[in-house]
Amino acid sequence: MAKDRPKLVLASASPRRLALLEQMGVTPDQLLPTSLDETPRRNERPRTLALRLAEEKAQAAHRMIGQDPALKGALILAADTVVSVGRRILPKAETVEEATGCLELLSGRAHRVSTALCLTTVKGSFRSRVVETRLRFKRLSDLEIEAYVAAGEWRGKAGGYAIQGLAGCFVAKLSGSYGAVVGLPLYETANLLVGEGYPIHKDWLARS
Ligand SMILES: Cc1cn([C@H]2C[C@H](O)[C@@H](COP(=O)(O)OP(=O)(O)OP(=O)(O)O)O2)c(=O)[nH]c1=O
Repeated sequence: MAKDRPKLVLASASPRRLALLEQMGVTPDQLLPTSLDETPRRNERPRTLALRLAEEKAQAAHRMIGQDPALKGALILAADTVVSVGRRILPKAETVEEATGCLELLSGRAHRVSTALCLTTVKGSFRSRVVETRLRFKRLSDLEIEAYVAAGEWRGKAGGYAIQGLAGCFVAKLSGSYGAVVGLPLYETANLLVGEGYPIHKDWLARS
């Protein structure tokens, strides 16, 4: 592990985000889940919502860390993923009805996944990015929707599906970042970290 790098706090409860960071060879020094009201504002666009929530999560973690001397100089990374069809924002499915409604809407249609990142320094300055990925699902039969919903992988997922699981079979086309759909775009995350003085490649060298 490189000693000349700042500490990193991942402001997330998502095991997928942690796994994607670890795929990049990055292990956060601390996990700090935040809990926010994620209700979209009236007429809020999907990418604006994702950006606002990623920034709010980073700011909430920043407040929680406060003056903790152990995290002096730490970077705080937060993200948010929003699924939309046109300007319609789909919920993070929590019920069978919501999941079924999402899948009926996504069936045979193009949709968009907007994932925003926010990297904050303890001093409070921050940098953000939004990555948009376009997808098209195959037309789903009633049986496919019923079986997918019964399998339960949709719970807590934006748009009522998880591409990294069974729903990968529904994706006829993807243009953008697979990682961003799962929760963290690797290319943009690496760029933000390196740009803020977190040299991820030095840890790769230490693996040899
Ligand atoms: C579309 C899609 C979303 N998701 C997940 C990513 C996110 O975890 C979740 C969207 O909700 P988010 O609010 O972005 O994230 P979260 O509440 O799970 O975690 P945290 O805010 O603590 O970081 O949906 C998948 O895992 N696979 C997919 O294919």
